[in-house]
Amino acid sequence: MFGKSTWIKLPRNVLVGHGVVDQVGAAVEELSLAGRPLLVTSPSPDDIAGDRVRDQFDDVATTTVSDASFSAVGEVIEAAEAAEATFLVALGGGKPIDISKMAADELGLGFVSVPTAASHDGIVSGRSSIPEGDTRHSVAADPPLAVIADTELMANAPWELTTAGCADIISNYTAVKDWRLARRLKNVEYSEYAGALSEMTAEMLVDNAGSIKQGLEESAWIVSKALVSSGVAMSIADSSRPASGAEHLFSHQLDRIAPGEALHGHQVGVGSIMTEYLHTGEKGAWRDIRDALRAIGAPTTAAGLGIDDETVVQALTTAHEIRDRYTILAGGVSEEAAREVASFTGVV
Ligand SMILES: NC(=O)C1=CN([C@@H]2O[C@H](COP(=O)(O)OP(=O)(O)OC[C@H]3O[C@@H](n4cnc5c(N)ncnc54)[C@H](O)[C@@H]3O)[C@@H](O)[C@H]2O)C=CC1
Ligand SMILES: O=C(CO)COP(=O)(O)O
Ligand SMILES: [Zn+2]
Repeated sequence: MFGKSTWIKLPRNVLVGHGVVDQVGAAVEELSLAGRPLLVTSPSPDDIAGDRVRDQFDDVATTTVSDASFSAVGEVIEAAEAAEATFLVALGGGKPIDISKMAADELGLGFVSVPTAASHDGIVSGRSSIPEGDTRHSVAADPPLAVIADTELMANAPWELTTAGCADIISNYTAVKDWRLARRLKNVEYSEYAGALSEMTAEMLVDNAGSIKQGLEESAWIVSKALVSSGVAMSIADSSRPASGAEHLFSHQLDRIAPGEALHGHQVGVGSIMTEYLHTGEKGAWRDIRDALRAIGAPTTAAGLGIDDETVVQALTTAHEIRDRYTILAGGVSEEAAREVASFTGVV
């Protein structure tokens, strides 16, 4: 008898477009969410759009977070309880959205995701990415009930946030390669559908790279759609595997040893150049990845990340220690091999 089952959790409403931040109240009403929201944000997004969101509610509390951590999740839970909030609204980049996702899940409340930057593909996903000590957890949590991605807001955000989002998507190529490798070597569960969706998302972004330009609101539209699609791939897989392979381990390790130096998306992009080289060698597709990143103006070198060469080599040799996720890095690359890949690809 066929006994397999799956449960795919996805947002109910996704609004993408010019000025949709003014429809948060309408989206909440459509979801029949009643009572008092807690707005979870960080300082810049709060300055930029906090009042526009608050103005749509009669009664709303606000809390700001500064980092993605388990203690920040605890603080948001306390703030929600103190405010007697009945649902959460996350406004900002990846960090407030990840924290709200976990806090809402633990509180058993719904939450709405209002990204102010097209900088990462966690805007829709049913996962939160949270560092803890020497490791980094990919925590399952219910995805947002609604995603409200205002292309005008995103287009006015610093351009590097958009190029970071593009690089997070381009890194799907190597993430899926790592996932397939893990299926072949470790019998890791693999979803053809999620893998294909993730690759197609990267392909569509690269095909549209010519329209991704600073000052063009259409760029925010193209990138937001790709971020939604990549997040859906993660939800289908019930894992971040479709969008997070060895290039993400490299980035997570950089976050530990060089915190705050570069954006998540930019780090994974540079990581992807090197892990593609490890997958397919000198004549492989690493140049295509580098060229795609160049085309949208994302960094392709250690200097472009503002990180010194030695730190990049150190992150590459130790990235496999971050979590138990089988990738092309397997049990680790030697320092010599790391220097070779980083210098051959022009990263250092
Ligand atoms: N849960 C998931 O599936 C995923 C989670 N992530 C996580 O998301 C985080 C990375 O996301 P980021 O957005 O780069 O981090 P972030 O939330 O720290 O945002 C980066 C910076 O941009 C600022 N910002 C946001 N919108 C702005 C605007 N409109 N104007 C001016 N400044 C603005 C923020 O205040 C912050 O200083 C990482 O923690 C990463 O691990 C990334 C991908 C997927
Ligand atoms: O950043 C992610 C996908 O883009 C997911 O992060 P994790 O590597 O923590 O699962
Ligand atoms: Zn990512």
